[in-house]
Amino acid sequence: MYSSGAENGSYSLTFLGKKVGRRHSVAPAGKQHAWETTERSSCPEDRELSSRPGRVPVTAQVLEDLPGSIPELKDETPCPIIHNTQFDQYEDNTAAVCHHKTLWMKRWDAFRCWIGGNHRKHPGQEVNRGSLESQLSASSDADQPADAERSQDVKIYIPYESAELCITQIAEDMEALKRRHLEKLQQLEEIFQATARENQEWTVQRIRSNHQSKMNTLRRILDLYQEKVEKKNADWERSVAALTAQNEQLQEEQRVERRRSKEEALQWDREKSKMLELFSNRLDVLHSHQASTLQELQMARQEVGKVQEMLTASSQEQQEVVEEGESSENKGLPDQQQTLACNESDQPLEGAKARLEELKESLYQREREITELLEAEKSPIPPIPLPPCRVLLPTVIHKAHAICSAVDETRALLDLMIEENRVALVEARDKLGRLQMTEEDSNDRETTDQDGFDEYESSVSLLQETVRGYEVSQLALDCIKTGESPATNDCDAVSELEDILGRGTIGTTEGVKSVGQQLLLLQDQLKQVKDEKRKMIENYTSERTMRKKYYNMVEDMKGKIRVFCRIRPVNRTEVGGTTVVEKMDDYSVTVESPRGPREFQFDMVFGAEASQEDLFHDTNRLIQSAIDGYNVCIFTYGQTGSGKTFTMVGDKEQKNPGIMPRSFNAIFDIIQESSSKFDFKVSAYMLELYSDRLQDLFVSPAGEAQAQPQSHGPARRVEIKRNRKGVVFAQGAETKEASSAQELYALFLQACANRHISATKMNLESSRSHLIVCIMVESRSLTNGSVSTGKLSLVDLAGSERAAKTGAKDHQLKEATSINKSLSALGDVISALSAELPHVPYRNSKLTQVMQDSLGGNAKTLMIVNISPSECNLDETLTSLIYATRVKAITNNAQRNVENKEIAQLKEVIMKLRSGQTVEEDI
Ligand SMILES: Nc1ncnc2c1ncn2[C@@H]1O[C@H](COP(=O)(O)OP(=O)(O)OP(=O)(O)O)[C@@H](O)[C@H]1O
Repeated sequence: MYSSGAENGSYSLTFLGKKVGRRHSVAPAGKQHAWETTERSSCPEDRELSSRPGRVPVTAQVLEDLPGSIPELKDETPCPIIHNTQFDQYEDNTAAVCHHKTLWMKRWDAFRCWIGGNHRKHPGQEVNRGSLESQLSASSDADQPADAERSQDVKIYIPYESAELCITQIAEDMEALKRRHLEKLQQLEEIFQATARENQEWTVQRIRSNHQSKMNTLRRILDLYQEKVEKKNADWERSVAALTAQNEQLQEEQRVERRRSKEEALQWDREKSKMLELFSNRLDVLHSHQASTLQELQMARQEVGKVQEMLTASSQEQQEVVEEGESSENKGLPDQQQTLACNESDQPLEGAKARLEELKESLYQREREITELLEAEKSPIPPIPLPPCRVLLPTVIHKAHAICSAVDETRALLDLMIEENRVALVEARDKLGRLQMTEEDSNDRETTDQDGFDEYESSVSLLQETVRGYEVSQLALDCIKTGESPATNDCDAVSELEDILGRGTIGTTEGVKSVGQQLLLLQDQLKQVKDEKRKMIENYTSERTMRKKYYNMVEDMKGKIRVFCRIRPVNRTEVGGTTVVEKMDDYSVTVESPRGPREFQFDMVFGAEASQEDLFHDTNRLIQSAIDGYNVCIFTYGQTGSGKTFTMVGDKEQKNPGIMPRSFNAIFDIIQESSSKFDFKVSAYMLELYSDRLQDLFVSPAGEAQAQPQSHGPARRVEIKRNRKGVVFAQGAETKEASSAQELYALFLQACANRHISATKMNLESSRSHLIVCIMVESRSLTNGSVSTGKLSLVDLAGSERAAKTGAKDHQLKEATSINKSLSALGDVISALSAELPHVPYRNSKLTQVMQDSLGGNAKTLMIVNISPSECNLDETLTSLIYATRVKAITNNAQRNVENKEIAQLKEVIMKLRSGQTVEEDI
C-alpha cells in the first residue's frame, strides 16, 4: 500500500509500489516540508498553491491512487484534512478558508461516498479516473453549479502540516486497512482451506458410498450367480447321477442279456446242428432208399428179362408143340399125348406168372416203404425256439430310445448353460471394465482414500476371478459340447485356466469340470452301447435270416404253402396321405391299426422299392420244380388296385415284366440247359373265370359266337376235373404247344386280348376276372426214358372290392359281386384248411375247384399277397394279411408226377396180359 523510504536525503511516498510523492528530509531554507506530487499539475492555480509553502495539492490523482479496498468510512468520521488543518492561521483569508472547508467537506462526502461505492475494487485494479472525477464533480455540481466548470480541475491547497497529517492519517489508515486486509486474507485462506478440506472429505465420502453401493450390487449379483451356478451344479450332479445309474442299469441288463443271448445262441446252434443232422439222416435214408429202389428196379429188370426169356421159351415150346401136334395129327397120334405135351408147356408160363406175382408183391412192398418214409417225413418236427435276439431286441430298442431322449435333453440343458454362462461372462466383463474405468476417473481427481482403494482392489480381484471362473466354465462347456478333452497349454489363457482348475480356487469351475468329464465318459459309454446295439441287431438279423432259411427248408419239406408279401408304392391318388404299412425286415411287416401296430410274418416281404427282378429271383426255384415234374401254383391275392396284375403280368409296356413273362423265359432257359438230357414238350391252356364261368381265352368271344351257330350244338364248356393223382385239369379247354418263350408269350398275349378288363375308380385297368395260365411241361429223360409232367399254374386273381370305393354300378357291380363271391369261397377254403377241418368246401366255387390242388393239394404253392401302404386301404390290407397268414398254415403234399419207364412198361404189360392182349417183344 503506502510506504516511505529515504532517497538522497528525501523521503518518497509510494502507494502500492508506485511512487506518488517525495518529501525532502531537509526542507529547503525558509520552507516547510511539503509533499510534492510527482505529477505536476498543468492548472495554474494548482501550481500557485503548490508553490506556496506548507501546502500540497491533493489532486484527483492522489485520491485516485488510494486503494480500492479501503474499508467503508463511517458517517461520523471527520474529514481528516479539515480535522487536522489549523484553519486559524488563515484568519486573514476567512472567506477562502470557509470556501475551502466547504469544498473539503463536499469532497470528503464525495470521497466517503466513493469509498463506500464503486471505488471498492480489488487491489491492483486500476482506478477509474473518470468515475472518481465525475463523482467529485457530481457532488460539487449538486451543491454549487457555479463551480461546475471548474470541478474537473479542482485543486486543493492544504497546509503542509495538515497534508502531512492527512497523509499520515491516510498512511495509518492504509496500514490499518492493510492489516485488516491481511487478517481478512488470512481468514479467507483459513476458511478456504477448511472448506476445501470439508469438500474433499465430502467428495471422498460420496465416492466411497457410491463404490460401496456398487460393491453391494455386485456382491448381490455375484451371490445370485453363485446361487445359480450351485443350482445348476446340483441339477447337473443329479442328471449325471441319474444317467450314471441308468447307464449302470443298462450295462447290467446288457450283460444279462448278452449272457442269455450267448446261452440261447448256443442252444440255437445245438438245435441247428440237430436239425442238420436230422436232415442229413433223412437225406441219407432217402439216398439209400433211392439206391435200393434202383437196385430193386435192376433186379426187376433182370426178372423181366428172365420172364421174357421164359415167355419166349414157352411160346417156342408152344409153337413146337403146335407144330408137333399138327405133324402127329398128320401122323395120327392119340389126343392124350397132345394134352400131356400142352400141360408140360404150361408149366414155365405158370412159373413166369408166379414170378410176376412175386415182382408185383415186391413192388407193392417198395411202394409201402416209400409211403411210410414220406409219412415219416411229414411227422412233426420239434418246434424251433425263437432266437434270443428276437426277445432282446425290443428291450434294447426301448433302452436306446430312452438314452437318445436323455442325451437330447442333456444337450438342450448344455446349450442353455452355455448361453447363460456366456451372458454372465459378458456382464461380469462389463462390470469389471466399468469398475476399472471408475477407478481411473477417481485417480484423475487425485483422491487418496486408502480404504476406498483397498475395497476397489478387492472387488476388482473378485470380479476378475469371477470372469475367470466364467471363462473356465465356458471352456469346459464347449469341451463338453464338442466332446473333446480340454486342450491344455495350447495358449496362455487355457494354461491359466488350467492353473485355476488345478488350484481348485473356483468351486464352480471344478463342478463344471467334473460334470464335463462325467459327460464325456457318458458319451463314450453311449457310443459303446450304440455300437453294441448295432452289433446285436446285426447278429439278430443274421440269426433271423439263418433261422428263416432253415425254417423255410423245414416248411418246404413239410409242404407248407409259401407266402410272400408285396407292398406297392403309393399311387397318385394316395400321395400326401398317411402310410400305415412298414416293412420291418425281409420277413416281417407292421401295420399301424387303430388298435396299435400289428406285425405279420411271411416267407418274404418286398417293400415298395423292390423290383420285379427281386421278386422273381425268389420265385425262380419253383419254375425248376415245375420242370422237374411238380405241380406248382403261383397266385396273387389282394384288394383291387394293390398290384396283383403288375406282379403277375407287369406293366402295359412290359418295361417291368412280371412273373408270367419271366416264367416263360425261365422255362425255356432251363429247357435249353437240359436239352442234352431231356426231351421237353411245353403246352399251355389259359382260362378266365368271369362271372363264375370258365372261359377258354384261346377262343375269342367273337370266334365262339361264330362257331356256335355252325356247330348247332351247345357252347363248348370248360370243366375242372382232377386226374387220379388229384392234379386239376381243364377239360374242354384248348391246349396249345409252344416251342419257345416267344411263342408262349404270343399265346399269352392272345389270351390277354380276350380278357375282361375295365376301368374302375380304384384302378384304370381293373381285372374283372380271374386269370388262370397253366403251362404243362413234359420231360422225357433221354437216359432212362422216365417221363415227368409238371404243371405250372399262374393265377392272377381279380381283386376284392367295395362297390362304394370302386364306384361300380350295374354291370360292373354284378362283376364285383361275382368276384367277391368267388373270393369269399376261396376264403372259406383257406379257413377250413388252416383250421384243419374235415370238410373243405372246394365245390362252392369254380375258383376253389381250379385251385383245389394248389390249396391243400399236391402242389408246391406260392401265394403273393399284394397290399397298399395307405391308410385309406387299411381295412382291406388287414383282411388280406390275415388271410395270407392263414394260408401259411396250410400244408400241401407236393408230389412229383414222374413215371419210371420200366414200371410204366411193366404196368402196361400186366394190363395187356390181364386183358389178354399180346405183349410186344421190344418192351
Ligand atoms: N410294385 C409296383 N410298382 C409300381 N407300380 C405298381 C406296383 N404295383 C402296382 N402298381 C401300379 O398300380 C396300379 C394298379 O395295379 P394293378 O392293376 O396290378 O392292381 P390289381 O391288384 O391287379 O388291381 P385289380 O384287382 O383291380 O385288377 C397299376 O397302374 C400298376 O402299374
